[in-house]
Amino acid sequence: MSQALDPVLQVALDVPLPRLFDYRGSAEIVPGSLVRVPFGKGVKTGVVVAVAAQSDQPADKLKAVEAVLAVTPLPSDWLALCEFVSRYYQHPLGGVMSLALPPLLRQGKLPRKLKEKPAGGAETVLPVMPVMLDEQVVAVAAISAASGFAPFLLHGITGSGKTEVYLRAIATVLERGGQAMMLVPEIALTPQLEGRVAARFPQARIAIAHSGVADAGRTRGFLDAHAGRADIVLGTRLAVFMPLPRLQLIVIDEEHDGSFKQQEGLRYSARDVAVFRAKQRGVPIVLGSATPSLETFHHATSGRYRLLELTRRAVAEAPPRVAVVDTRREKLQDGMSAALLAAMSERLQRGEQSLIFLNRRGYAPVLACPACGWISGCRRCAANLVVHLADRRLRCHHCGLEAGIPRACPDCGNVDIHPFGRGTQRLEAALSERFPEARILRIDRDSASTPVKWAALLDAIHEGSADILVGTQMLAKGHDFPKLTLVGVAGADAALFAADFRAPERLFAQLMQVGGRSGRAALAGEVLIQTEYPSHPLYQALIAHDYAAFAAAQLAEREQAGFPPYVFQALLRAEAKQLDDALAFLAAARESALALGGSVTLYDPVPMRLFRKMTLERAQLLVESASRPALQAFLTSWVAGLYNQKTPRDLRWHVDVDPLEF
Ligand SMILES: Nc1ncnc2c1ncn2[C@@H]1O[C@H](COP(=O)(O)OP(=O)(O)OP(=O)(O)O)[C@@H](O)[C@H]1O
Ligand SMILES: [Zn+2]
Repeated sequence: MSQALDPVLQVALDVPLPRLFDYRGSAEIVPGSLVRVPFGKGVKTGVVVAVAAQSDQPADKLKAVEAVLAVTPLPSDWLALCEFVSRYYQHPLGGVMSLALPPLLRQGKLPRKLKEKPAGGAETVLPVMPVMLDEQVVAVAAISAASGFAPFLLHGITGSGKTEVYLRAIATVLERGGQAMMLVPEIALTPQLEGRVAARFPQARIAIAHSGVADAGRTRGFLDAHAGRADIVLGTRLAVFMPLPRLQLIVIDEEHDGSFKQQEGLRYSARDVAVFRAKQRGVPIVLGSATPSLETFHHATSGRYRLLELTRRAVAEAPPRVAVVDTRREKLQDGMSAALLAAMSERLQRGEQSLIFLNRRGYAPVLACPACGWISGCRRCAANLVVHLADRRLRCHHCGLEAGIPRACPDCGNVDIHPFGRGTQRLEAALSERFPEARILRIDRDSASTPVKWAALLDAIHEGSADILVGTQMLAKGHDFPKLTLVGVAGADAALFAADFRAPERLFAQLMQVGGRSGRAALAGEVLIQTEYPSHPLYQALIAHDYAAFAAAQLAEREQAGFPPYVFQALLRAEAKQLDDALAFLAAARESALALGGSVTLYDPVPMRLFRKMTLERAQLLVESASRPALQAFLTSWVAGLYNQKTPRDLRWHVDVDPLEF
């Protein structure tokens, strides 16, 4: 009898179902508590979302909570944040919470206690702070004077001192006793930035949160933030979920960066979630970039966000000179023009560094037999195996499949098979033949495969023990290399005509970023872009350093063509062993959508561009609306119904709201 009076706990568990689970609890368990509960044959960790007087289930069917974790219950704004993300991205709440929790808490464990060491210490040296430029002063003042929810776009050219603005704004927040959260892209979270923040705030406690931090450390950081002990949270997209009782400021550096969007499981945009969070908590948020996403720029020009601009470089006199090299009438040598090679020789003679940007790792994108037409395809994906000569392997960049490099064509036996195309390894090899005296470093995800290797490469560049850098976009962001005065772009034209409507936006941002690495110190910088389309407006905008003109032209095109940010999109994707199964599921989903009505446009199900991955066939269905609320309302009722749609056993589906990849 007495058991019936025990409160019923509604618990979010990480299972792929859009519902909560009821358990019998006790009076001291409140919403936000972490609990261990029996589930199926095992035990799961979950978050108590609500406490109710009774359950829809018969009282004797309810199981009891096994244990409560010794963690202060998560606050209601954290629960509300997860609920928003669950609703907006159409993802079960338990899955959202599981992702939002740090690794150990997710498993129902606690980190071992560390001996408390006081933050800072007597020997701390006061950081040297530069005298601010006028535009920086204006920006910091505007951010610090803001009260309540206030979104800012800090649009500053590369090297204009955006980071300095963030640090000053954070300093104000700390003086007022607040907490600040700063998110950076996956790749730019270098020890450099961590060091810079730590050096600036020697008295502050900083919680670092990214995938490179060990489970226990991340969990401790989360608990420090939650308890209000951490003053600054610095991390990648997953840090957006850190509970912060005294939150007063959010900073998103390089807000345009694609790594803020998670591309698997819960497909959320940490930038967009951060904007929601700023609104929810009534605090300012600063989105910073030299090349803002068109979505954000559109908000800034339409007055929803306040635009702050930094138009001058903080240290160097002027941004680098950008020029195009017309390669239409020239026979390139290993993919390089005479002009680029001459510019590199000059740098070598002067003891300066050059960076050649080629956004394709490996030796060559494919191995092929000219006799029979065989190419090195991946047997699991609709993609080619990339030639990696450094360790003599063929490798699929989508599924990781590896194979040795065959001596002869596997189909016809021809021994004269060739790598086609060019990646960073091939460029590196060609350059070391051409400049045998030069010290060449290749920087891509293969050479910088671990944080330790990456840090060693960065050190080598800083010490000046490299003359020529060959690198992918890994090198593009957030680095200051004082001796780097030349950036060469080996070839980027393909993106001008890609099917993806966001390709030009990405290319512009990449080239602006990578170009911005040159001439950041006392030496003047130069950027040479090899192209067969020298008069293309995108390159012309780069030459003129005119982001605004480029953005305006792109936005006009998008509006004309009906692309985001003028429409809102969601994708329903399905994958199965048979393409027909995936397409049939989507066709049925489309039927149920038509029956629902609503002001959305439904396209036909189509195979994805990468239509096979890991032996699964993949297809998708695009839904669009000019109204975000209309799209949201439609998705909510549609997706709820999809859980009841009958599917073949091997079929998996998911929804991607505001998709970046098609
Ligand atoms: N007011 C200033 N006076 C002198 N130096 C400054 C000033 N502001 C910033 N700097 C220096 O200029 C360099 C570039 O600044 P910062 O890294 O903040 O620029 P950024 O805009 O974030 O660059 P990017 O986006 O290109 O990485 C740094 O070395 C920084 O210490
Ligand atoms: Zn593959």
